[in-house]
Amino acid sequence: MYKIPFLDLPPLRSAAGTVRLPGSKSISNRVLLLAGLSEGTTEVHDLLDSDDTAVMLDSLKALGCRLETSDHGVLQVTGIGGQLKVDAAQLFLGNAGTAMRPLTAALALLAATQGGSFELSGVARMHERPIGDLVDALRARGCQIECLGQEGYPPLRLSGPSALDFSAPVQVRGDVSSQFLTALLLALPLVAQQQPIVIEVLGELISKPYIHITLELLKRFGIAVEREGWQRFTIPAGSRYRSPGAVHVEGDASSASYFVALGALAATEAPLRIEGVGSASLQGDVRFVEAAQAMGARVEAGPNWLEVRRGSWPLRGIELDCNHIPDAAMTLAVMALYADSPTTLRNIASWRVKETDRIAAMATELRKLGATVEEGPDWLRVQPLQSWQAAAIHTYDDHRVAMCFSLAAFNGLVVGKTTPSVPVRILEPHCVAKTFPDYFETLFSVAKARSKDIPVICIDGPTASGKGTLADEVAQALGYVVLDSGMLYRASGLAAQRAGADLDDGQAVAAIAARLDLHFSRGRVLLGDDDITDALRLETTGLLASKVAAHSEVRHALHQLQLDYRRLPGLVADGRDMGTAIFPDAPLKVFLTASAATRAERRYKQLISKGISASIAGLRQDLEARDLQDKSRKASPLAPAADARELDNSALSIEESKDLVLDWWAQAGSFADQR
Ligand SMILES: Nc1ncnc2c1ncn2[C@@H]1O[C@H](COP(=O)(O)OP(=O)(O)OP(=O)(O)O)[C@@H](O)[C@H]1O
Ligand SMILES: Nc1ccn([C@H]2C[C@H](O)[C@@H](COP(=O)(O)O)O2)c(=O)n1
Repeated sequence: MYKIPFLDLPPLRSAAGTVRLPGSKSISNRVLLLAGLSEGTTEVHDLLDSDDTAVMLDSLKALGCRLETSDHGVLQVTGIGGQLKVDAAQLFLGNAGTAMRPLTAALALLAATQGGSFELSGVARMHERPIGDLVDALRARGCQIECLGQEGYPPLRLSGPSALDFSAPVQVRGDVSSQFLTALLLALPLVAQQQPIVIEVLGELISKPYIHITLELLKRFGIAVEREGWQRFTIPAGSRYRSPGAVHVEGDASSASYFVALGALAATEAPLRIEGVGSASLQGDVRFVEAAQAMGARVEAGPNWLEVRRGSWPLRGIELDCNHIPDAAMTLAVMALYADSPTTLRNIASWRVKETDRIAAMATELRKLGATVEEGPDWLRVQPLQSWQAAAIHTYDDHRVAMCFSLAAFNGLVVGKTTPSVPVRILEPHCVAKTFPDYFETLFSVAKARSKDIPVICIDGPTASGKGTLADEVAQALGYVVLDSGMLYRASGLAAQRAGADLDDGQAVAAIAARLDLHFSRGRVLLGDDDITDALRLETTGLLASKVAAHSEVRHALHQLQLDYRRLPGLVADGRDMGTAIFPDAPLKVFLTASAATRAERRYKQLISKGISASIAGLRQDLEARDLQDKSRKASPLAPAADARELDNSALSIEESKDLVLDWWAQAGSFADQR
């Protein structure tokens, strides 16, 4: 996951390959709660690992459920069997509506029948998300619920005992959020031993597919709810949760929408394959596929897979009632930018009470890209976009805003575009952890950019100037890949030495360098089966590397390998000739120096801290000898590129050097005023 303040997506051009989706959030949290309320142990396979499931797991643990994870990542949940194990708990539920609503219902009923006091709270936004309809429905049947802040909103205190009365139906509004009905359906079997319980929905029920998921999962846990249309649901008398033994969580259909859209936009050569959801999916959001097809996507489906490729291009604008796909529909708003006519999304009032006001958020951020957008209380209209602007997208702590807007990075594909391709900055990209922690890594595994569009920062300089340290720091701040090119020369020198090659024979060493069998595993570097991590950092290996690096054949042999590091979302490359020979088109080249005395002292401290004895004088002699060798060789000698910015960090800390380079980078890029 990218735990950084912003992630810059360079212009992307195509997509191909296979994506395996994380588990569905809706199914994961429902299954967890049902397993937690059941008797016995439930094995949960392919559970989503995310912020929203983490708060549900923490809550179950606090309520006395036993949770164990096997070596294969299968979670075993031993439930409380409908009997409270603790009589008080304070549960923090972040911004997870799928935890707050059902836990409210379950704990209110358990406290009423068995006694206890439970406090449920969340992040600030959770305390702005209405829960009054659910609270009213439960209070009307005798539950004691206090709203500890504003009436109708979390935080809540649920307490008891108190007398419950189910002689009349439980009435709940269905037109604000279907999660209130889901919460009641999941929890009321706790108190349906003696009599059937009827739930009546007031108003037109929205998001029916989510109720379908709830009913299907209840069935697997032994509760056969009787349904009359979408207005009346009966939980039969004598209902008891029974663990099904094992449950497999299917992939998240809402998360699939970004990749379905990606296929429609950019899979021109071969289809993009999406594994984890398909025609047999329980989730309503799988019907996003139909909307994508209406816009032009070509889709094939199997029971748990989809293959999507571009069909019509540009896409076709559509007008759609999105009630059945409320979450996935956000993706259509960004696809609309690539259409031939306006797209209107209707019946999306529920967007206003989600992680953020999603109608307002989408309209604001689409406009930043240059789009013309109109919005109403429950609709959004987006015009196709020809004249794109680089934009820093605010994500409102809303995972879906972040994921949707990644699709804007394909603006280079727009037909008849009047502006050059622009990058897209996603602010606070870690918000995707709510449902899809590795979203951007997954996107980068299938999206392709032109090599020249992938940004590179070069950091060249003499030995022990701090290149590697600075490169790591800058890369970490930007979420970029790192190339330590010195390591490739070091490994080549070691490999040649171990093979008994004549180190003065450029061709012989180059042949070995061209076949370097390097692997990286858990912070270790392996050459074939040998762990060379420690050997690589020896001063003698540095000298060896400098020697073999003087051969133009060796440099040639390692050239393509270094170019291959130019991967999304960007690269920081450190070495001697990154800016002069390998990435001459890099938009920022830094030539890093420090006085020889400073460098010798730094190296001395570095070695001593590792328990390796050394003398400052000896080290200074070695590094000056190595610098001379690197500067005076004919092939790509150590020298600043003509357009490099020189940085003498003798008197700068690592932090100061990093900040300076990041400032230069900001000045060089498209987002100077938008952080
Ligand atoms: N600005 C700085 N201030 C103080 N110490 C620094 C600074 N930059 C780097 N160092 C320290 O100097 C040592 C050498 O740094 P580093 O290994 O990054 O250099 P390098 O240029 O990559 O070396 P080499 O060319 O041998 O690979 C490290 O211990 C690092 O922590
Ligand atoms: N781009 C590069 C990187 C390294 N070398 C050579 C010269 C260095 O002395 C040696 C070791 O590099 P280090 O790990 O200390 O950065 O490798 C080069 O010629 N070109």
